[in-house]
Parts: sequence; structure tokens; C-alpha cells
Amino acid sequence: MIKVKSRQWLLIGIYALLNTACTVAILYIINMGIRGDRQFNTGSVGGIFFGIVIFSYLFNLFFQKYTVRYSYEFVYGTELRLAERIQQLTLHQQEAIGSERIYGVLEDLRVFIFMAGVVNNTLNSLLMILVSIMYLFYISLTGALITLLLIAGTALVYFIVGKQQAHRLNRLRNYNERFTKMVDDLLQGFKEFKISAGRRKNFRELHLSANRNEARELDVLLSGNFVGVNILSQYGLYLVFGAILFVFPLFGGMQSQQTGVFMVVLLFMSGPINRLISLQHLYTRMKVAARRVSGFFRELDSFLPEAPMQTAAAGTVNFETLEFRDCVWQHGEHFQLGPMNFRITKGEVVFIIGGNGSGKSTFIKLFTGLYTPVSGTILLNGRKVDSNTADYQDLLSVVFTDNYIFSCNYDDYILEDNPVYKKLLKTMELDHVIRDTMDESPRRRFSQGQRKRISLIFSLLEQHPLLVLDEWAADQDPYFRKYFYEQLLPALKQEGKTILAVTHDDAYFQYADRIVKFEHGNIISDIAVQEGAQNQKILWTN
Ligand SMILES: Nc1ncnc2c1ncn2[C@@H]1O[C@H](COP(=O)(O)OP(=O)(O)OP(=O)(O)O)[C@@H](O)[C@H]1O
Repeated sequence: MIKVKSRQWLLIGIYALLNTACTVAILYIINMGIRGDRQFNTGSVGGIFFGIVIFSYLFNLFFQKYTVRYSYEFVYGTELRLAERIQQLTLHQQEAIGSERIYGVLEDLRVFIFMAGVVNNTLNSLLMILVSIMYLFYISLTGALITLLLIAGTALVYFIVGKQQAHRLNRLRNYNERFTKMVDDLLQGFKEFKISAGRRKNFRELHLSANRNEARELDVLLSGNFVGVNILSQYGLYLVFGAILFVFPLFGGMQSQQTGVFMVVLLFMSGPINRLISLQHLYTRMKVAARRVSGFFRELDSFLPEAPMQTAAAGTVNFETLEFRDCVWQHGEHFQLGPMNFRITKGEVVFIIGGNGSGKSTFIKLFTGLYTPVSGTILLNGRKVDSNTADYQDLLSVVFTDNYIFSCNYDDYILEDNPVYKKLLKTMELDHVIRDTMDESPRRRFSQGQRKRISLIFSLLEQHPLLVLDEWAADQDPYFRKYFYEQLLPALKQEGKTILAVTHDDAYFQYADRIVKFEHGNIISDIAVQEGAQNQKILWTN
């Protein structure tokens, strides 16, 4: 997931070498100074000392700022890449993934903010340990081997414990993902919880508490294990001291002066070792996060559709007819739409009707290219096209049943001082509710019927030839519903719009040119409404 380029490896290598050289030189000069070495009491050594300190400071500053930038670019860049990939998914794929996984990945990503600190501390500590060990070998081969053996043993314990910890951490992340879904329920279903004490109790006691209790225990266990291993390594270091002080002399050991220097070096080493140990939980968290994030991206990659074919009339689509031939869509094994044939011609008003669950909304998603047919062909102006292309979708404006109003304007039209927008506010009888043309004015809380009217206004501002409405009038009051069917739809038709509308309003069926009826995922009738029928109510029968 994190790719380090050869240029970056080179920079890390140069940094590691130079930084170690500087640190060794600084410590060497201090050591000599402490020992009161005469030759170091000269101005030139002082100059060298301050020179190295300033150079080392500036060099570290540069490198650490570089790694900080790299970490943040990685986190923020991956967030952008994630949003881009999600937008590339089909609706069906997005429905399959679920929002909690996406929130989970965003949370996983945040741990990489600490990447710069982890890399810098790890590099510095490892180098200091390496230099110290080399020095230990210089003082005493056997003593250094014992120390190395104990360090290797500790590293092995860490490796084994780290593996178990990673497994537990992964389970913890799964609990937290489920928790995100519950928070979603808590907020989205606030009203439903508020009106039922039993539901609230069950949510808290059977679901939320169980989830949080198990997650807490896992977290306690994880942190406890990390603390345990940290303490173990600290005491392991005391054991090395003990071995050098008490056991080693029994076998001939080192001379007392050597032992003193050896202990000083060991004490010096304990700093970087403890630093590495304290970073252990971050290593594990990053490892788990990296695995989860890259696994998620692999899943998204496997979803990515093949590059869509260009539409026949790319860029210059002039809508005349749209035809679905033998098209099929399946919701898993539960529901199949089609094989169905459907055609709509410029200027037509077609009503889609049928019982609940007959497949009307599924058809709308197929018609708008949100679902691509598993078989069959789509013909635009008589030429075969893919429906999941921008060219195709630029033909359409849609208001879904569960319409969503964005928190700001992501469209190409401008609302402010737009005379068409002003006129549409009047037409939809919203001018007394939305009194100005500010962009944020239509984005506050409205009634369901008002939200639908705002969405219809936005759809009309897109100025696309085909208007698709899924049960748009269902939330309108009787007066406005009548106005919609009797005046608005005919006016839009007159303007040249082609309209496909899902409806249950049988009182207004006469305002369509054609009525297409769905049953069990199939079109069972496609009937043209007789000319002049507008003056009489059509009674729809099976
Ligand atoms: N995302 C989905 N995943 C699985 N099954 C689905 C999905 N969406 C719809 N279905 C199923 O497909 C069938 C048709 O649903 P659809 O929403 O198209 O019906 P509809 O005719 O619009 O009904 P209504 O009038 O109630 O809105 C139903 O059985 C529904 O359970």
C-alpha cells in the first residue's frame, strides 16, 4: 500500500548514515570532554562540536519535515483516492459494500498520520543500537554476544506477541465497524427509538452493550499485552546488567574498567531500545490498518468496471429514441427484472405503474444507467450504447423517491440571481419559502413534499432532454398533485421534455401518452392513452 521509491530509499540511507555519524561524533566529543582529555579543550574542537550540532539539527529538521509531508500526503491522498474509487463503483457494488466499511477504512487511515514519527524514531533508535552493539563488540566479544542474544530473544517474543496482537486488533476493528453501523441506527432511527422504550432497551442491552463490552475487553487485553511485553523487555535489560555484573565475572568476565564502559554503553542503548518498544503498538496498528486498507482497495479494484464503450453519439447526443431490447437485471436470486422490451420517443410522457415490489424502481435504475443490464441491448437513436457512460447520463435528470439534497451545489448551473431558478421557485410555489437565490437557502430542513419540489427544480435546471420521476407526486398535497399532472407535466411536454414517471395516481393516468404496467419484474402491458382522454378519467383495470 505504501510504496517507497528508490529516490526515497536513497534519502533514508543518506540520512541514516549522516545522522549516525553526527550522533557518534557528538557523543564522542562529549565523552572526551567528560574524561577531561586535554587535547579537546581547544577552540577548534568546540567549533567542530557546534558545527556538527547545527548541521545535525538542520539535517534532521529537513528529513523529519520531509517524512511529515510524506505521511500527510499519503493519508490525504488516499482519502481522495478512496472517494474517487467509490464514485467509480456502480450502485449495485456500493449497495453491497455498505457505509460502515468505508467509515472503518477512513478511521484506519488516520493511524498513518503518526508514520513520520514512527519512521524517524525507528531509524534513529535502530542506528543507535547498531553503533552501540558495534562498540560493545569492541569492548568484549562474549559480553556483546550475550547482549545480542537477549536482544534477539526479546525481538522474537515481540514478533510472536505482535502476530497475536494483530489478529486481536483486526477483531477489534470489526467490532468498531459494527459499532459505526449502530451509531448510524442511533441517529437515523432516532425517532423510531424515541417512541419505543422497549426498542431502546433492546438496542442498548442486547446490541450496543454487547458490542462495546466485547470491544472494551479486547482493547484492555491488547493494551495489557503491550504493557506486559514492554515491562518484560525493561526487566530483560536489567537481567543483562545482572549477568554482566554478577554472572560474567564468575567465568573470567571483563576487567572492572571494561565492565564500567560496557555498562555505560548498555545504559545508553536502553534509551533507543525503550523507544522501539514503546512504538510497538503503533507498528501493530499500522500493520493491521495497512492490511485492511489495501484489502479494501483490492476489493474496490476487483469491482471496477471495464472501460465503458463510447456511446455512438459521444458528445453530441441529440435524443430521439431510447430502446431497451431483451434487457435483464437481477437482484441476486431474489428478483429478476425482464427480459423486457421498452421504447420511449422524444416528447412522450410515459407513466410506469404496478404493485409494490413489481420492479418499477429497479427499472428506473436500469433506465438511468445506475444498473447495467446483465443481458440485452440498449439503443439510443437506433445505435447500441452503454448506459453507464457520462454521455448517456447527460441525457437524463432524475428525482428518486428517496431524493437527496446536497449540502452545496455540485452542479454546473448557478442559483444566485438565476432568472430561470426564480421562475421555477414561483412555479413550484416555493417562492414564499425560499425568498432569495442564495446557494444555501434551499439546503435547510424542509417538508418531504417541499424537498421533492426543490429536487425537481434542480433537475429542470440541468436542462437535460429526459426527465425521470420516481413517485414524485406521492408526497404532494392534493392541490399541488392536481396542478402537477394537469398543468406542469403538459407544460414540460410542450417545452419538448420527454418524461418517464413512476406513479400510483390512477386519477391522473389520462395525462400520460402511454402507460406501462409492471408485474413480478415483467412489463405486462404497454398501452397508448387515446387522444382526448385527458378530458376523461381512465379507470385502470388488470
Ligand atoms: N438493492 C436491492 N437488493 C436486493 N433486492 C432489491 C433491491 N432493490 C429492490 N429489491 C427487490 O426487488 C424487487 C422490486 O423492487 P422495486 O423497488 O423495484 O419495486 P417497486 O415496484 O418500485 O415497488 P414500490 O412500489 O413498493 O416502490 C423487490 O422484491 C425488492 O425487494
